Amino acid sequence: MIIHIQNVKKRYKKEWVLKGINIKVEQPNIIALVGPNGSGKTTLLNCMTNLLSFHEGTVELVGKKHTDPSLFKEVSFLQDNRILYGNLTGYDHLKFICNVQHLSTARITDVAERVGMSSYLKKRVRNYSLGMKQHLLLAMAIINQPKLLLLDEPLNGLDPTSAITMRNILLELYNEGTTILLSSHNLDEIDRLTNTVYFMKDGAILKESLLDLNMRRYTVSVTDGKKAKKILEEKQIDFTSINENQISFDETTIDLQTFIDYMNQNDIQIYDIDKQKIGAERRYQELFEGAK
Ligand SMILES: Nc1ncnc2c1ncn2[C@@H]1O[C@H](COP(=O)(O)OP(=O)(O)OP(=O)(O)O)[C@@H](O)[C@H]1O
Repeated sequence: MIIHIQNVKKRYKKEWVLKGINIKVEQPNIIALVGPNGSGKTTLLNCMTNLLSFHEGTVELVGKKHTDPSLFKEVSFLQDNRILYGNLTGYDHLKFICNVQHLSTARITDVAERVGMSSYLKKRVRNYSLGMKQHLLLAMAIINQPKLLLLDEPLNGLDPTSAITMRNILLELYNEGTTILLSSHNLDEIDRLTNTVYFMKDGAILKESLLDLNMRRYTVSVTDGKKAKKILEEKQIDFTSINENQISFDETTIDLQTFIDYMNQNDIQIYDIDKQKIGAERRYQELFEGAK
């Protein structure tokens, strides 16, 4: 098992911030951790990587207990840029990792090129922009070609070009067999990266959602909403009543043509059809903002 988290609970003083987290990842995948500020994403990643202790539960990464000292060879964690040293260059940081992990320093040039930081590799980090630091953190996390890559807000501070580079690298790594777990507030990027999303709220996984990236939701306005809803109820089709004459439904519950046929057969006119993609943003709104 690549990630096996069982009933992890953590509190700061008396406040429980992780309330029994369970996550199982058996196949290489890209998984996003999404939730409002303070929902516990960073705490969970820190517990997984043994930077924080927790009170109950177990964590196994790539088949080993999370405290196993040999894990750093197979599992990398991209944290925030406070771990960087301003007086050292990007090259120094990467060399340090190569030394600790007994990797050839020949990898440094390659990884710098891969993340697009060759031109400032030898500059001191205190002169780096936020995005440049993010590139260095990524290079540090992938130089050992990890089996599992954990990233806390990797898209922070990246301009659109850098965000695209980051996304492409993550997709390449995934295609090479790396499993990626990232926390992010960028729902658009998540839609482009993955369809496996764990939504967190108040220290709990609210929902594990497999977003079907092509799935649509229709919102339809009809002349006789009452009658239309009755028909759908009789046929046991799931729908949401938006208002008196508006209904919405996912295309997995009923395809649009069948819906239109039902309405035609019952002399109900349709005067508007709105089609929406059900991506991470839509799911987020439904879960956290009460949108229907
Ligand atoms: N060192 C700490 N001491 C006490 N409480 C903490 C500490 N670190 C985090 N918390 C609390 O734990 C909860 C979860 O915080 P965490 O940083 O894990 O959330 P997050 O989902 O990563 O948030 P964000 O999206 O803002 O990064 C919050 O209520 C926060 O106030």
